Amino acid sequence: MTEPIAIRLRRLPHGEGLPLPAYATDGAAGMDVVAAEDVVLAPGARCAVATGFAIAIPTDCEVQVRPRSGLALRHGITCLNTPGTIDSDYRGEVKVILANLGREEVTIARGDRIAQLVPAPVLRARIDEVAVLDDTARGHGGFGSTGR
Ligand SMILES: O=c1ccn([C@H]2C[C@H](O)[C@@H](COP(=O)(O)OP(=O)(O)OP(=O)(O)O)O2)c(=O)[nH]1
Ligand SMILES: [Mg+2]
Repeated sequence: MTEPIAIRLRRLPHGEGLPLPAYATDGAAGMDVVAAEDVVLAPGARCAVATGFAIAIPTDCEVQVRPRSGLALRHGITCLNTPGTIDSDYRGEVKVILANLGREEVTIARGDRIAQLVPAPVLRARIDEVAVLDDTARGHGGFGSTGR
């Protein structure tokens, strides 16, 4: 196992008393994040839910905000923009954009685990504009061109 990357975390006033993001098991890929506020999500509604903290991550990393499968399966709750992207230069509060895709109203209570944070390396690209791209067997085929 490689060394964990260090994420500096600043707790905000409304995050006092909440558990910090943490791995639920030794092999978990994501650190669970809890809501810092109560939220009621009507069917079809969405909300940027406060977490009560801000972070600073290494410049060659991002943190992805991913949904929890239990909430998705049981309640139709997902992260609308999944995977959410936390940029290394973002210093505002981390928020989780939850959406209720189910048919029932769902109540999220402060302290409920609502999403998971997965750090990932970032490759940065340079765009080189060209007149012609190299040929390939696939060419312009896509969107199911290889069959079902
Ligand atoms: O689920 C998310 C997604 C984003 N953010 C914050 C951190 C991220 O660094 C910033 C910008 O996110 P993104 O680039 O996805 O949104 P944008 O619409 O492109 O906004 P911006 O113009 O601020 O980059 O918003 C969150 O707190 N939670
Ligand atoms: Mg952006």
